Amino acid sequence: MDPFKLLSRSTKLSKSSKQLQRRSTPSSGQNAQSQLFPGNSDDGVNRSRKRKRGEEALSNTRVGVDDVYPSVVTGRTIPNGGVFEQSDVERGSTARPPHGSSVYEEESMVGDDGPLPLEERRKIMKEHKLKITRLDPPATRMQKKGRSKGSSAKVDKAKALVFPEPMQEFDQLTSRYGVSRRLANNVAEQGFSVPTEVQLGALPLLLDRPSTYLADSDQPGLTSSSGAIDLLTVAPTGSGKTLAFLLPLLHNLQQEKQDDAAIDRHISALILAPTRELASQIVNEGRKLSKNTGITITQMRKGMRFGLQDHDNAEEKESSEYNNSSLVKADIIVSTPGIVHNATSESENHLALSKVRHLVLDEADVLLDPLFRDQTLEIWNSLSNAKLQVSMWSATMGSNIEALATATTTARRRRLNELGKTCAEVPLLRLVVGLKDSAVPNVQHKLVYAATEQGKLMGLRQLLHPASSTDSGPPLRPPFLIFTQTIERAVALHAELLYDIPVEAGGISRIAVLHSDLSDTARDNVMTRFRKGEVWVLITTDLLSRGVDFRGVNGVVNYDIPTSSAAYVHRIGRTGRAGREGGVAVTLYSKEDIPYLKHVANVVAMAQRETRNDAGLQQWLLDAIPTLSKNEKQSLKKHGIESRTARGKEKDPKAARKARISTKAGFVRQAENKRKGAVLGSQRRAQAEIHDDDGDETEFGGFD
Ligand SMILES: Nc1ncnc2c1ncn2[C@@H]1O[C@H](COP(=O)(O)OP(=O)(O)OP(=O)(O)O)[C@@H](O)[C@H]1O
Repeated sequence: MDPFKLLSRSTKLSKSSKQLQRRSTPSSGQNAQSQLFPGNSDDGVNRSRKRKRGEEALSNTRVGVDDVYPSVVTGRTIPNGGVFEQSDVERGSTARPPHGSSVYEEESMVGDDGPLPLEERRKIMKEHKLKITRLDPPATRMQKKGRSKGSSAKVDKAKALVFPEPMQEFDQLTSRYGVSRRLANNVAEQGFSVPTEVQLGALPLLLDRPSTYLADSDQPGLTSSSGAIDLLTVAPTGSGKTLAFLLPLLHNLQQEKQDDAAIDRHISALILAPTRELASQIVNEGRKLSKNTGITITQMRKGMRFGLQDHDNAEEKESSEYNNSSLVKADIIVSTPGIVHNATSESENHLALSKVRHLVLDEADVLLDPLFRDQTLEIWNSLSNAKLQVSMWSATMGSNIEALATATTTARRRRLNELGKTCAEVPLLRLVVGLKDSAVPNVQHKLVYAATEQGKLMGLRQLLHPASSTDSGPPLRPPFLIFTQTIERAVALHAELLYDIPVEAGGISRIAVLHSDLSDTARDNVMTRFRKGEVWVLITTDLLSRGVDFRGVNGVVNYDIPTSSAAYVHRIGRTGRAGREGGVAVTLYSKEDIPYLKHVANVVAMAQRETRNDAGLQQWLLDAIPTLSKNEKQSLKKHGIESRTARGKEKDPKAARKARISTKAGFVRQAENKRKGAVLGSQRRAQAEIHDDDGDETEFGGFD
């Protein structure tokens, strides 16, 4: 739909085209393929009969989000709430294996035919667009040396490639990697039939002994003496990274607990995420996966302190402080860097993390970006366990972040060795899925020119009416997310759109705003309502652009353009998750946005090249958009488009007025201001009169 065609005319859709659209949105319930780059079906890869059966079961269970979502225009109510909660797969009874049984249990009896030959592994990894490279010092040194010698660079880079045996089926969890039945059952209960690409590549790396796959990388120097690796993973949004780091973590903790019962009393793993919403989501996923495994996972919230778990002192154990609910005690702690940093800076909590063996940085690029960098690095460096294993995950990762991660692991190890701790050498591997820093291939991108701020608002209003037109691609159907640059603009946009949804369809209850100025309870409340399907349009800032998984979101609107290509990739990654087709990403831009549009246009162009679909962006437009200098890019990333910020308001009030979100014409606003001024003036005069009267009274000396 092109909203600007609609400003002048509106077309009614035929019944059949409406039905077609219904079927092709992410919330329509069809999850055809959770893999973004599935291998060729006649590629010789063993796709078992059981897996097909699992796929069927999964597709049968999908709740048709699109079926239950009425059109905003027709205003029918939702018969079944909660259509895109995280646990939506679980609602369908046929997806779950019968209680007490496991699909993997049955399959784990199938014998393991031994490792695949190297050529076969290479082929599978290529088909799934997986690339694993060693980044630890010897490889880096060799690459540098190679680069200076010209042709030998190729040889060294090839040697740095690693080819573990991809985990093509979840039944290998028990048969090959010795994952407990309970843990494997918990994965089965999620209704996942096939591992996604990132799981295919990362699970063997984290579950297998490194010696098995590092052996054929022909790499002299390091072998993993500690039996562990550090991992940096770059994989598309919605590709299942959470399971890829949680599953090995839970498996390793179970093993460690078996080996050393004392571990029970310590915090063993720390997962950092940039927002509390993401942290809470990871805990939810973690709880589902760790059910009945004996591993506990919890979120550390504001004001909480670490519960000192190794209490040998009985008195201390019984003290009221120990029983205080603000103390956090679990095997795995999930939180934001700010909260953990605050807690560790208290002297008594200093040692609480000394036994942590696993550190996971989810959205690692943002955690190592200037906003969180100091806190994240301080926490990382304060973890004094010599056997610490680190993994970093994101859909985007700049080379500077990779360099920082490498330098931090090396420096930390050196420092601990100097302190007399024997710190094992751990190889650092990088797994890249698909094209680095690119958008998911199954989302349709649209760049829509709206000329002015008011034009953007009108365009958005048209998007809220999905039956208007489908001239240029699929329409945007609720539920969807709208991103703005600042909190102030999110609030203003919410106020503008509040009455745009008809009362019969739920009216103002269907639209909500979420930002970091709201209280924790209000934030949780909005998230729950959106997940339940009570809210259809959620206006937010970049707070929700990372990691948050709403399965049935049909689209994303960038009301304000994102300030970097990474921000664009993450924002639009809230739709088209787990391989779902039909997600739409609309970016509205005005004349003021044109100088800052290039990074968005580049990502769109790359996605179009990949999918061979040039519907969203023409080459002439790409060529016409100016390119920003490095400094301009950095400033844009840091401050956003200035006229939309408080800083810009002070600097250039006229430009800020132009950028204001409001449909009111200038003269209407002027008349309103005059009226307000008149009211204020008359109130002031009335006050002054009262004051004068009071003055008379004080001067009144009484009757003689
Ligand atoms: N093997 C699988 N098969 C089908 N769905 C899966 C599988 N693994 C994970 N999922 C689902 O895919 C969705 C996205 O997963 P997840 O949130 O882990 O993505 P992500 O890669 O972390 O995304 P982001 O980069 O946005 O954080 C979730 O709803 C999850 O339940």
